[in-house]
Amino acid sequence: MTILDKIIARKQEEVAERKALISAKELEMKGYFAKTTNSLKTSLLNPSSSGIISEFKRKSPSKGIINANVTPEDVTFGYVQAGAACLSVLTDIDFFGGSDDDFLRARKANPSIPMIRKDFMIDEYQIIEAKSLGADVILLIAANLSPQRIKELGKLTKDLGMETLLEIHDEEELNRSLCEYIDVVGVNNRNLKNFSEQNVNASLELAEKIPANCIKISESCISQAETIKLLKSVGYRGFLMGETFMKTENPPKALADLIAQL
Ligand SMILES: O=P(O)(O)OC[C@@H](O)[C@@H](O)c1c[nH]c2ccccc12
Repeated sequence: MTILDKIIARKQEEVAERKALISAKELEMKGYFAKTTNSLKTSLLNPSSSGIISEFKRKSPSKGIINANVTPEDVTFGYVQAGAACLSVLTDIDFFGGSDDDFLRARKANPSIPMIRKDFMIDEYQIIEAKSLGADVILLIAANLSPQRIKELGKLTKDLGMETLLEIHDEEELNRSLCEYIDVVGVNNRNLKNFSEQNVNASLELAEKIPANCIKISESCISQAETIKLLKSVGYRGFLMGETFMKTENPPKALADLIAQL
């Protein structure tokens, strides 16, 4: 059983528990459901954008606790001040130490920047939930979704006015998963099946295989300005980074220092 299999097995139980507590119909009456969304695509296409998608991440299966001393509002507000193009907030509880509350606190502190609800989406219910939390972008991970499910979840995401980020790790996942409901393609440099990689080779290898009309971003294992420059030179517009910032005492300062070197 891979780590991803374990995460998905637990996610199925979690979604069933959540559905029993509050119905999808009730979610539609709640929170930010009626809020208009902020576009990630528009943000990344802006020539003056840093392209950096800054993540609030407390822990991970591979690293354990990354930072236990910061609040989502301070970190995400600081990220935006420092020049983040977009925010990503983990809501997975069991493996990443996140929560819906983290997302809501970040949303409240930053009403008008695009925000990704970072979780393992397997069910329509979670998309409706994301909308009620005020999410702008939904992550769909090809490694754990069939092409049919990507279409179904992608269509609901679009119907609710949000954007989709399709996460792939190799060419096979790309070819089977790309469909009309995808807004941005993200290459995850880290293999979610074993959390092994520590470099951006996956992004470099896939750059020319992703259709030129797709907006592409590179995810995970990025720490240096030089790497971002290299990824830009092969066509990436976005850079999803968590640990590099979160492992420091002052994540927004780490982002500001990086942007100064770009
Ligand atoms: O902390 P890093 O190596 O900078 O990675 C951030 C982000 O890419 C990573 O958290 C991530 C990418 N895809 C995911 C899917 C689920 C959970 C987490 C992730």
